[in-house]
Amino acid sequence: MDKQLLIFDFDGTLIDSVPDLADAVNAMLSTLGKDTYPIDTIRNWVGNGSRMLVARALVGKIEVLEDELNTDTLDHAEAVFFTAYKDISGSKTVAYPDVDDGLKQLRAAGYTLALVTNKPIGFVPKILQSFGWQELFSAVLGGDSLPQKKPDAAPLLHVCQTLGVTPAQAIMIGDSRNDILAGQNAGMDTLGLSYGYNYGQDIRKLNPTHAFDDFAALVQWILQNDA
Ligand SMILES: O=C(O)COP(=O)(O)O
Ligand SMILES: [Mg+2]
Repeated sequence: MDKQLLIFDFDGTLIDSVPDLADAVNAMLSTLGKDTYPIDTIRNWVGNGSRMLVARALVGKIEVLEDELNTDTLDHAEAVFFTAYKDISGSKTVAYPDVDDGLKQLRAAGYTLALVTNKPIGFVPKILQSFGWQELFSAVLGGDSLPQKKPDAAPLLHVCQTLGVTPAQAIMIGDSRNDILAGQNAGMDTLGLSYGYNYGQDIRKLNPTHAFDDFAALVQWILQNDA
């Protein structure tokens, strides 16, 4: 394959952040006097950034119809969520097994690593720092870093351009349809991980180049197949 750049998704791929996201969503709902939801429900609302997570929580379902929420309501709820998540973020968030070692192995093997998440960029440095990963990634983009977010190809293409790599020399690695579609839209190979957050659906249905059930298997596959 001869790839140079590995672009990783964050939530559901490297870190299990839903326990903190769910606590922050429920703190927001409580502050607004609304019913809270179980973590297993909230998990299926993660993937399209904080504003969509907040909108889904306000309507209590994954489909948010146009005009269902007015902008002021959403702006206020999002601000309440941001305050809660800023405090909570990191409390229960853990790296998935073998991620720390695996990322370091891939760096040692000569790959450039990048991070492209739909999470607002403001939340990212603190979490990276808590795992000692702040030096690992040569480029980091959040969901609000550009006008477009995954599944749009733009953030992936932006990272390629910044790092002087073609899409054919890059692989997009993630847990969600947004990652696989973004990679496919950018003309990249894609690797899926089955353990994260994909709206309760099997990542293999999106036809990634390959899919894995754990991070160690993904790392081994890259090291063995990309000679
Ligand atoms: O914040 C989200 O909606 C998901 O973030 P991710 O792109 O890192 O999975
Ligand atoms: Mg994800």
